[in-house]
Amino acid sequence: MRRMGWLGGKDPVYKELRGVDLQTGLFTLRQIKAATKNFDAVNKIGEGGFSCVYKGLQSDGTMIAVKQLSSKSKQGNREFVNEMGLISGHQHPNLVKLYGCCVEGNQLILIYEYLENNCLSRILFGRDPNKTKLDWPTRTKICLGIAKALAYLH
Ligand SMILES: Nc1ncnc2c1ncn2[C@@H]1O[C@H](COP(=O)(O)OP(=O)(O)OP(=O)(O)O)[C@@H](O)[C@H]1O
Repeated sequence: MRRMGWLGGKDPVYKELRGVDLQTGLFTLRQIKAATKNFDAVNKIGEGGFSCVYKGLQSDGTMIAVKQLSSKSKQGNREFVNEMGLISGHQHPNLVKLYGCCVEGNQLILIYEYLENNCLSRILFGRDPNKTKLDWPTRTKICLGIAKALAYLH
């Protein structure tokens, strides 16, 4: 990243990222814009405390989840550095895969594998009768999977 000039800025996030051992790929803003149709609202699949998440389609046909962090807030910067540091160094079948990041211009973007079925908590706790229903053996399997991922992270 430093070679490409992106980590040479004076902004605190760039300074912090210099200290992170990034084991991940780099995406250009152009690639991200092409995949999300310029962050089209139609492709917005979620919103977190400091981010918007978009669905994207890469030129090779792979689906991605594009997490655009708020570059204006300090928490956004911190989230970005934390997630990069935590997820980029870990691989587990029950953890979402981080494909890479984009820190071009004033953008802080994390690119993940795209996971179907939206938010797990909605399926587990949602009361909408038309939504996917999970039986108890399946719920147990999900809990065990989460526990295995947590045990791995510890
Ligand atoms: N890899 C993914 N594949 C599909 N959808 C995703 C993916 N990552 C996030 N989403 C969607 O975007 C929503 C917000 O994502 P996420 O919870 O990661 O944001 P956040 O900013 O970290 O939230 P928080 O406020 O918990 O920190 C999720 O609930 C989910 O619906």
